Amino acid sequence: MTDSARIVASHGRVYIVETATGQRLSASARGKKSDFACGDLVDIQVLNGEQAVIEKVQPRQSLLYRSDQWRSKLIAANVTQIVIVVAPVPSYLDELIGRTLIAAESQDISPLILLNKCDLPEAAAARDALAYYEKLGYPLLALSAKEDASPLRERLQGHISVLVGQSGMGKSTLLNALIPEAGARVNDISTALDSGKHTTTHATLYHLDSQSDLIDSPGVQSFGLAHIKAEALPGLMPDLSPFVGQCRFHNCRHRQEPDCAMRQGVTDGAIAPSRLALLQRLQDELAQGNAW
Ligand SMILES: Nc1nc2c(ncn2[C@@H]2O[C@H](COP(=O)(O)OP(=O)(O)OP(=O)(O)O)[C@@H](O)[C@H]2O)c(=O)[nH]1
Ligand SMILES: [Zn+2]
Repeated sequence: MTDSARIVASHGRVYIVETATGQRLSASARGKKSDFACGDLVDIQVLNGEQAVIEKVQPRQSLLYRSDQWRSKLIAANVTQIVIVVAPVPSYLDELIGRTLIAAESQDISPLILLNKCDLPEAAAARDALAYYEKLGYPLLALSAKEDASPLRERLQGHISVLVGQSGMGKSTLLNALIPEAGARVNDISTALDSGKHTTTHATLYHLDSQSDLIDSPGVQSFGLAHIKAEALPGLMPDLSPFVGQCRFHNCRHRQEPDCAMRQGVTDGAIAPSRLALLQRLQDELAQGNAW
């Protein structure tokens, strides 16, 4: 008999699935296929009280993965919100925000920029720097995970969210504040699946309530952009998109070409120079086939 279940943890080729009744089973894919992600809805065949086989994945609302020149690795499926965690100290990479926002736009996922560590005096300058994104229409939430993470809890309501951020921004602190048992549960799953083997990167889905889930995937800093066509990039950047089609040459690369509307936009102050530079870097990376 085939059942429907959600993947709530992925650990290399082994998964934990949760059925509609809340039963958790360890599951692996039939054959060599293993391109499933945490958050995926899958058809399973239950083998016994502990094990199942994943037959196939159900259509996805969104898919996030890490990619490099050689391969891509699925991270989270059906996510509806990406929370980009940044902090004033250690300083965050603006590049990661830009890339993650494009990945979010390309999958129709709502981004939320979260400025953590607002108890620190350096937060004011970070807040000012992030105002550029707010002007573009991206929501910004400033808080201190150490003092009170509840403003984030409200923003997660009704979503399947994933936390993204560089090391040191406070993702673990946030996760522990939102889901006190998170640390313990991750260890349970790791122990069950690893049985002493070297721990691989895994993603885990936590239920916040019946409508809200949070996926934690340690080590994820940004998501793959290799699936995006270079020509589509400006349309995924709200500050650049109004200038699409305005350059003299329809195939303008916005470098040395005369009458380039994007470069004019930078001169006029409508586009931050760093944003046009990001577009150009991504164009080059995609042309060479090595986008992150
Ligand atoms: N002042 C201040 N420090 C914080 C806050 N949130 C986290 N920190 C500190 O920042 C450091 C990094 O926090 P973590 O939660 O470990 O960060 P992380 O993003 O999970 O980093 P990795 O574990 O390396 O992936 C720790 O020393 C935390 O105590 C905050 O709101 N205010
Ligand atoms: Zn141009």
